[in-house]
Amino acid sequence: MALFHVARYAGPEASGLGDTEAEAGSRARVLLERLQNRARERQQREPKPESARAAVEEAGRRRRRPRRRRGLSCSVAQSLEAPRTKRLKVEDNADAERGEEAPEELNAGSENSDERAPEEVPRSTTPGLVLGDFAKRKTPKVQPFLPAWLAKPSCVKKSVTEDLTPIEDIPEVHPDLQKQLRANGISSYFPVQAAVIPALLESADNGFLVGRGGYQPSDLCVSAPTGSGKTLAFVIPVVQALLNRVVCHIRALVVLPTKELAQQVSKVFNIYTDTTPLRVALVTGQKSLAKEQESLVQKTVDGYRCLADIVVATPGRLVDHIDQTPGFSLQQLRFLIIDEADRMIDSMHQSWLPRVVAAAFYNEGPSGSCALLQRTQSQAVTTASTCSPQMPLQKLLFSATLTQNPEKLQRLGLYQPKLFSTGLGQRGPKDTVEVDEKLQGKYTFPVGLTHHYIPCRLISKPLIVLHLVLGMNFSRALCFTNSRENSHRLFLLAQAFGGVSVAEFSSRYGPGQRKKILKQFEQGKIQLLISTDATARGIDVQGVELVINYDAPQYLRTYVHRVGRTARAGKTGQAFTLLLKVQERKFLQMVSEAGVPELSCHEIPRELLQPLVSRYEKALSQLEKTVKEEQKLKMA
Ligand SMILES: Nc1ncnc2c1ncn2[C@@H]1O[C@H](COP(=O)(O)OP(=O)(O)OP(=O)(O)O)[C@@H](O)[C@H]1O
Repeated sequence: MALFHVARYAGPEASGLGDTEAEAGSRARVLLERLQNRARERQQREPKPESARAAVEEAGRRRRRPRRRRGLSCSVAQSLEAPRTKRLKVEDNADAERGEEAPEELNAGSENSDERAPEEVPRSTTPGLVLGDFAKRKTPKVQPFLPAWLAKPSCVKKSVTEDLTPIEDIPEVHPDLQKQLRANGISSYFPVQAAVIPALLESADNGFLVGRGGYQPSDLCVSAPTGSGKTLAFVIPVVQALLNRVVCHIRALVVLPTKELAQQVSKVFNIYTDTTPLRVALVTGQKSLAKEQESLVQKTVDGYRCLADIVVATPGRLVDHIDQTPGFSLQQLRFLIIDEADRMIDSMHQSWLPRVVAAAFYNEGPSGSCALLQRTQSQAVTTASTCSPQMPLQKLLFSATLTQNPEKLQRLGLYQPKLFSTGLGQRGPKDTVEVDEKLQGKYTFPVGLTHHYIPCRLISKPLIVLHLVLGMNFSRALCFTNSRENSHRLFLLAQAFGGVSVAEFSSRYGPGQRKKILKQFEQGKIQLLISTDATARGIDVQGVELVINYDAPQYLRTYVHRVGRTARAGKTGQAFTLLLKVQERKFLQMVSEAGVPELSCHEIPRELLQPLVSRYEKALSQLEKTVKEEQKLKMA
């Protein structure tokens, strides 16, 4: 007897499962007989020889038809597909800038799929073949299935002018910090702050140990419009959580994509730690490695002493310190804040996050009193794992365009994450998401922002910029181009035109010069700042009334961040995008996806530009000379 029963599909003729060999033989005979009978019957039914050829031809035609049809359909489908495939490729390349597009790629794949269930393949009842029939059929779009935490965020109100919470209404915030807030002109919390600050303070209730019930606090993701006060939403609770620390260790690490942003955030931390013993270090590569090391650690007779509680860093320089700074330890890290999180996810190829996590969890064996607070990277919550108190590492993500792609977010290794969001364009299945019909765009924009586009020709673009700045009398305008060459030429042209204090901001300049330019812009010494996307994210300059997209942004996220440099903190602002005829359709479609409330077409009549033309032509010839001189200098 066989030890194991192997079940095989024996066809409908199978008589039972425990056949003997004899039974199997007889079954084969029966089968053979049946087949022979069928063949005989078919021969009898066979038509006469003269009609046989016609029948064979007819059968052949019948057989060929679907094949031909399939071939034709494929080629038709391919021709329709071609631009779509191209579009998907472009999106792939653009992934670095638009991570949130991935779910759509999945949809597109299913939408285009040629692999239909047989019953879905349209069968033409007419003798003729209808070309393109295939492509016309609309298949339902597959909705991405989002994890519950992404599909059902805690909704944060949007308006920073109406939905304010007075400072005294959140008594959990330390009185000293409340005092500091008032001293800095803040009397109410913006909605994102009123939602996130109490949540973070609650999760830090147990000091540096795990929270209520022995559970590690959830990681938080925050998606709120530009200029809605996300910085203070993490600065206040982090400072408060560290207020009672005894020994100085790096307990909070903020990672940002650019030096300028890191500088800006460290400035805010400095304001709120000013009257506390907490120390903030800025690690961006603006100073030499040795200088930065001096601000981070001090060598003592028995090892190294940490000099910073809060480190604000750019990823590259952070990894340099993990590798090269003796005594630089993240083992007591309690908060890892990733600002501009979607952009930081794009830079994950630098593998800075695994390095930070490895440094935070690395244990060199039991080491005295600190062993109590050392953590292990436990995978599951078990009775044993909750027995010894551990210090949690909580990740906090902030962005105005936080990706909803679970695969991308997964790379961050979030622990039971919670999402706070003002964006109600959640794109999960309708039965799991409360969709606000009025706000179905991908992103939310500041309420005070007005969006316009200006149809124009390539040649008149610089003239329009000058007209907007001079003619409409904006005191501070930020103008974005897509490359540093474009920025430089436009700058030279505006300078040659005269009548406007202009500067450029791009990687042509070193960090020191860039800092100076931003300061002058902030002080109002520069009226028009022409910039690459280096200032598109996070930069908070008060009083910017106008954003001009000289070059149309290629991606939605770029648009959101660029225009977000104005209308910040409840102020009003205008955004103008200059569009060539060929760019109009794509741009308008992109912006409508974004959920821009209203985009008006702002035509500029020739007569308005005419008075500037003669001066502009002189400026153009001056530009030509300057460019030639610059080229000569470069060659020399
Ligand atoms: N409660 C408040 N009351 C008044 N002003 C505030 C308040 N909170 C923040 N601000 C101000 O709002 C401005 C924008 O804040 P912040 O830079 O934090 O915005 P953000 O949401 O991080 O924007 P972005 O997404 O562009 O980085 C800052 O100048 C800040 O000082």
